[in-house]
Amino acid sequence: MDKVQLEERVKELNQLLHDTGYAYYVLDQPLVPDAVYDQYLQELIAIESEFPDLIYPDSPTQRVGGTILQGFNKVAHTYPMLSLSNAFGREDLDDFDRRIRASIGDDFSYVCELKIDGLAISLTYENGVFVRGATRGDGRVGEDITENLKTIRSIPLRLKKPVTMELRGEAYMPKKSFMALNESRVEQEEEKFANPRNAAAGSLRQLDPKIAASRNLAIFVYGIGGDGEAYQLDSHAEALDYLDELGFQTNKERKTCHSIDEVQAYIEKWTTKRPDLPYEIDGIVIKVNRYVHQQELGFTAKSPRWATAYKFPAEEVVTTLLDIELTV
Ligand SMILES: NC(=O)c1cc2c(=O)c3cc(F)ccc3oc2nc1N
Repeated sequence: MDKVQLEERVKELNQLLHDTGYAYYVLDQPLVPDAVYDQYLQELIAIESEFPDLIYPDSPTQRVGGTILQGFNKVAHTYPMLSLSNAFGREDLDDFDRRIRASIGDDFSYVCELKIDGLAISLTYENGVFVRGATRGDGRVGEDITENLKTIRSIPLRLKKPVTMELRGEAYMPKKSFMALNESRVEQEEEKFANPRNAAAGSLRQLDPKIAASRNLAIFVYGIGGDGEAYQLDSHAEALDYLDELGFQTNKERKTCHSIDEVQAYIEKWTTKRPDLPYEIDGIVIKVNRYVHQQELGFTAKSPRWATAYKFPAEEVVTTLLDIELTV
């Protein structure tokens, strides 16, 4: 092939790998067998190694960087990453609901989401290309962990539309990956991680992206920085559907609720179903749906007034009497 034909083939392979990667990692519906995916990847790696000028920054071959970082740069979030207030029972939920109604009246809806027990992350895209990812940090400044986040296959390196936006998401380690990781750590005589959240945090703090890439991390995106008006979005529910269209992994268990009773029913449903989920959740996030209402409700110094997190009761640790040396 001459250079022009090579350039065409590289473009074609990039598109093929993006589309098959999206189907496999985001939709969980493989378009081609793994062997075919690997064949495309190997062909692209071969051309790129011979013609480095044909390497696109968002080429799938760039997901796992080569260099080991010396440390993480600090990065300021365009929109502060705040934290959620907590609700521990029905009374707290009723108080939350009463405060909302007192402020915006009765004509509104909630969106309920599973509260993924991972690490809050911000993702920045410029003209549809993934340019930076960071931890929450203190809410205003986080650590730049772009290289590690690139290794998460469900984070698109290029979006289906050339939009510029800053997103919020929760990076997590699926339960199965957590169990396998701890088994291998025991074999290597290394200390086990206490829970998937710590394992995900530890993995994203690795200075060597190859280690992060080996940890099978995943992410659910759950919000757009700012109030969405730049994308002509009227509500949070619409924003999540828009993120699906752009090629992101959002959590599909979300539900629009029209009363706190419906919210309570959603909480009870997922309190029961929680053990069957392939990832850890530590509660349910409840958000007022329409952006105009969120703007009216505003924020306290550290939390949005338009959202709260119902937290599951901490699982009491049952210490069997047999474990306790009875000192008489
Ligand atoms: N862990 C989560 O699954 C999750 C977390 C948050 C937040 O932390 C959060 C913090 C805010 F200030 C505003 C909205 C939020 O929405 C959120 N939505 C979620 N689904």
